[in-house]
Amino acid sequence: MTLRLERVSHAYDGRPVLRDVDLELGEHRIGVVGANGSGKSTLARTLNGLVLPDSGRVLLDGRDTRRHAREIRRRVGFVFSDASAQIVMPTVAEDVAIGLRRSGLTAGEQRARVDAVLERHGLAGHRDHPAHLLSGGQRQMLALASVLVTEPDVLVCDEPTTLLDLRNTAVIEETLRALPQQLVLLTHHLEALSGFDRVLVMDEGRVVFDGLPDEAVAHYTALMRPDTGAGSGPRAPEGGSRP
Ligand SMILES: Nc1ncnc2c1ncn2[C@@H]1O[C@H](COP(=O)(O)OP(=O)(O)OP(=O)(O)O)[C@@H](O)[C@H]1O
Repeated sequence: MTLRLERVSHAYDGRPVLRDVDLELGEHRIGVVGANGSGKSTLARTLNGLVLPDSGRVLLDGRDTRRHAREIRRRVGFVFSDASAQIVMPTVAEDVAIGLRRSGLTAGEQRARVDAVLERHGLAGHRDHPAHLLSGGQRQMLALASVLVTEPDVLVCDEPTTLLDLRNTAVIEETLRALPQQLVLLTHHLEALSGFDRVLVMDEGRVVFDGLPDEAVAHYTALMRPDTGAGSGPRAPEGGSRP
C-alpha cells in the first residue's frame, strides 16, 4: 500500500497551508508532528480525499484522490480527535454497523462483523447502549471500531487522544500500534511514536524533517523552543533549526 503526494499545495482563503509537499508513504507506522496550524490535518485530509489539493496530486497505489474518491474513502479510514463528531447513530452497535450498509454483506454477515469488532475493542458489553452515554475513552474506541469494521487498508488518525486522559490515551495508542494495517498518526503526544517506522515533522506547510522517531522528536522539540520559534509561534529572525 503506497500513498504518494506529488507537489501538493493547498491554501485556505489565499493563505498557504501546504507548500509543495512531495512524499511517498509506504511504511507500516508513520507519525506526523508539528505545531498547531503547521498543516498536519490538511495533509492528513488529503490522504483520503477529504481535502483535494489546489495543486499537485495524491495517489493511493497510483489512483488519484480526485478521480477515485469513493474507492479511496473506503480504503483509507479516518479517525478524528473529537469522536462525538464522528458518531452518527443512537446505539453503539448501530454506529458500527452503519459503515457496512453498502458493503454487499448479508445482514447476518454484517452482524457477525460488528460483534467481532465490538468484542475486539472492549465494547461488546455496550452493544445496545446509547453511544452518547459512553465515556470519552469508550467513545473514541467506538469511533475507531466504526472505521475498522469496514476493514480499510490504511488508517489515518488525526490526534485521536487529544481529548482523553492518560489511561485512555494509552489504551487507544496500544490499539493503534497493534493494528495490522498501515497507520498514519498525527499526534502531539510524542511518546506515542516510539517504535514507529517513520516520523514527519511539519512546519508552515512543509515537511521539515523526515526520519526515525527519536531524531524527529529531537528536531521537533528544538523547533518548538521559544528561541528558535515554530512556524505558527513567535519567530527568530533567521529561520530556526530547519535542515
Ligand atoms: N476549512 C478551513 N478553512 C479555513 N482555514 C482552515 C481550514 N482548515 C484549516 N484551516 C487553517 O489552516 C491552517 C492549517 O490548519 P491544519 O488544521 O492543517 O493544521 P494542524 O497542523 O493540523 O493544526 P492543529 O495541530 O492545531 O490541529 C490553520 O491556520 C487553520 O486555521
